[in-house]
Amino acid sequence: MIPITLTRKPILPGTISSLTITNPTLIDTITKSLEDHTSPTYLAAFASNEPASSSPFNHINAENARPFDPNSSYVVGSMVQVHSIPGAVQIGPGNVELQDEDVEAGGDVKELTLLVICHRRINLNSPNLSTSSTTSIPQVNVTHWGPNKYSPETCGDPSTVAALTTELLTQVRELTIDNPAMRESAQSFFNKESGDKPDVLKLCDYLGGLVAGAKGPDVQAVLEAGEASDRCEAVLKMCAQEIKAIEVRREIKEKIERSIGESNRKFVLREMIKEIQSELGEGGDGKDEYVKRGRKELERLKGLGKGVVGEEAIKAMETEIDKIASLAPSSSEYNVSKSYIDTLLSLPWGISSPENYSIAFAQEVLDREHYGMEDVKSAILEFIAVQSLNKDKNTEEMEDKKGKGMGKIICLAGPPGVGKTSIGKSIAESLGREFYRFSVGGLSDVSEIKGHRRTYVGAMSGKPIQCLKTTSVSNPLILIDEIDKLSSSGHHGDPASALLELLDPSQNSQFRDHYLDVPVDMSDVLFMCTANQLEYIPAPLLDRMEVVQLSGYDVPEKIEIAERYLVPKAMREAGVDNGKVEIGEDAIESLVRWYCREAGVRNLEKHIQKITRKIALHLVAEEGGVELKEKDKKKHEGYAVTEDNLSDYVGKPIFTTDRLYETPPIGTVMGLAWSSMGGSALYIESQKVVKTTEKLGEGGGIKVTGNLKEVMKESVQIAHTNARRILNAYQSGNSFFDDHNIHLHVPEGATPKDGPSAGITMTTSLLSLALDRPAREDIAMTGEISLAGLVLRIGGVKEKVIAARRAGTTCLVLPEGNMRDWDELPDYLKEGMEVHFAEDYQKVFEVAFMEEDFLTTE
Ligand SMILES: Nc1ncnc2c1ncn2[C@@H]1O[C@H](COP(=O)(O)OP(=O)(O)OP(=O)(O)O)[C@@H](O)[C@H]1O
Repeated sequence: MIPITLTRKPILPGTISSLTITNPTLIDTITKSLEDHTSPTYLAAFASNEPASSSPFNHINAENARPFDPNSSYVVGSMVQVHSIPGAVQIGPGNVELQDEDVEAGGDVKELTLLVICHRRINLNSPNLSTSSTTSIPQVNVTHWGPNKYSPETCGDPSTVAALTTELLTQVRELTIDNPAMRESAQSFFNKESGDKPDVLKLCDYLGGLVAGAKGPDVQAVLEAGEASDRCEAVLKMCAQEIKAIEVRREIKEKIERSIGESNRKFVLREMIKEIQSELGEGGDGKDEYVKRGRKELERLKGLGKGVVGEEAIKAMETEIDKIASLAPSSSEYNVSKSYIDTLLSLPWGISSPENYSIAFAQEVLDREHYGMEDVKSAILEFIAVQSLNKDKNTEEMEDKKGKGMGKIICLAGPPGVGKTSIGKSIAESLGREFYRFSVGGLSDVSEIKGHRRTYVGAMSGKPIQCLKTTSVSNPLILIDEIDKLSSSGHHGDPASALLELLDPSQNSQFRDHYLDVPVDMSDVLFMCTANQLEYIPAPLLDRMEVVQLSGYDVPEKIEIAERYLVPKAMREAGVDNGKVEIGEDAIESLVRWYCREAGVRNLEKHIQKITRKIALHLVAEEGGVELKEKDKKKHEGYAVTEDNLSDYVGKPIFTTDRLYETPPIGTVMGLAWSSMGGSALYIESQKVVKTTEKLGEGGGIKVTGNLKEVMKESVQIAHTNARRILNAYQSGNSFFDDHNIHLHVPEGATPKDGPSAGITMTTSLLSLALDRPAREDIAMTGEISLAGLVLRIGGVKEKVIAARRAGTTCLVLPEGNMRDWDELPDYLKEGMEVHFAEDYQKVFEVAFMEEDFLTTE
């Protein structure tokens, strides 16, 4: 038996292994033994007890057997028989003849690979080794172990062994689950070992050989274990380690497969996108195609002629397109440049909508949707007339003016709901221009108008440029809504100044948006603004505007608007315009008088819509035979809305009367107020404050209530001073104001009030108190009073007259400065009204107290 030292791990009985030998002496010895064809060649294989190299590539190293070295080998080994040499011809029982390629030119074999079958365990007996006569390979003396077969006498407790056997079988299943080759090998092992449960000792050895990743010392432990239970434990330990390693390998494999799967998926999707893009003519990753298209578009713009696209714009586009050509599509800069170019290219350079020069058409459009508003309509017709007369002139001066707006910006000012915004839309239609509206109410950021600088993340252009993009024409009508609500907090610049640049005809042909940073011609755009209160429009802006004041509507006007526009529109929208439904004039008048008193018609429109919706519900319920709830049920026959059944649709009236007193008491006079919501009657009440220990000459104070703001409070003081002076002039001995403290109140204390226009009313109220005489009971008055007693002009005459008529007044005192406003009022408002114009307070006194030339009375 030729002894060898196995460099990796021991060979277990019952297993077949391959051995590779490179040591020439050992090769020589084995070859010689193999050439002796009479008996098989046996080897005594002892594993090396030196620690194996930790290199993971160790097993790639060819040699796994070398000449026997007793000092570095375990004493328990195995007897193996050389079965065959792969690639060699089998000659005798286990012996072979070498092929030429295994033999070097000089006749020496360089590497020998043997297939060996392990028969049994052996122990190394003699430490003294004798060397054979022919080779330097030492001979060894060994003891063979008994048969590798289980017997209860020698192998311990059978129940423990049975349990261990079951466990081993489980391990075999685990180990072979993912490995078909191993499963096949296990199958043939079990076929050979007849019976359900194979011999436990053989099973241990088989499993020990099956575990590919087992370490040398662990296999040696199996080899040295004689007891069945010891051997089982050693094998189970090996199996447990192997199963753990298999799990780790499986996890890694799954992870790799998943990541490969994901990247494969992405790759396939990208390829598909490319394919779709090329089908759509967008090509490749889009960049080349984009650059090509950009350049083509640029050439087109250059060809539009001088002045259509500014030089700066052309240069900026060229630079950006060149830049984009050198950038990766995935870079953030690429996208920034792309959206910049897109914005520039999407502007309507040289494109404008054909304008309408027909006055007849414009008139028809304007009248179709809006009642009244004559001032606005005339301004538009004048504009069209000027445009039409100049359209064919080609002089330089006209070239400059052609299509450049109206010179001034029209600003529609008036209370809410009088149709400012909606007439804007009709104006655009009548002029044949696109309409774009944006509200600047509460706007405090200048970038909303001028855009952000391109250095900001998510930067974009301002509203005017967006308007050009959206409308795709360079001559739209832009309505800037709520210009009086522009915020001036100034954290982000001053939006009013930006608007100034935009609206100024001498500047806006070179409007420079921060985002685009190239001049854009906005001079073809027609700007209009709307506002509720002119006082709040920044002065420089107001200076550039032509204000068209729209006053609120009175009762007849509202009825007309409702009948001609709002009712038909609401019926159309609700789908009840089938001829069956009718909203009577008395119902509309009732709505206007007792439900909707504000200056505009928005609230009236809402009420009418409420009625038509309810009728729609009744119609549908009736058709479908549905029983409605009590609240929604129709309480009358047919579908005619009248004054009597109006409350079924819109509930009880909100207003009853404006008149607080049929006959105002002493110290109470009716004034007239006006706000953006319209006009209203406003009583001024005065009372003397009675003190328990009243002493003459200790008064003179005045207490004010009624939620009055600064200007109105000052007005009280002025009125008090005037009343003292006038009383003194009228009745020089009357010391009423010196003797009494006075309380002046303006009812409806919850509503804040401001403005100087109640000056003459307050004075009259105080004088009525002092003279202990009531003012004329049917009088209402409005006017500011100066310290010297002059009566100054006030605003909102129309609204105030409407309110006065509503409150049943027949005598009106107005400042002389408002005579023109009165003259312009429609006749039906003036009818039956006795009006007096006062230049100073004397006139007011004469009318209120029905006293001719009062200063000469005493
Ligand atoms: N003279 C009118 N003729 C026909 N309809 C009108 C008239 N005035 C107002 N309306 C209608 O009243 C409604 C409200 O008008 P719009 O929204 O234009 O008011 P506004 O003056 O712009 O109000 P705000 O100041 O609150 O913006 C619209 O449906 C409009 O059609």
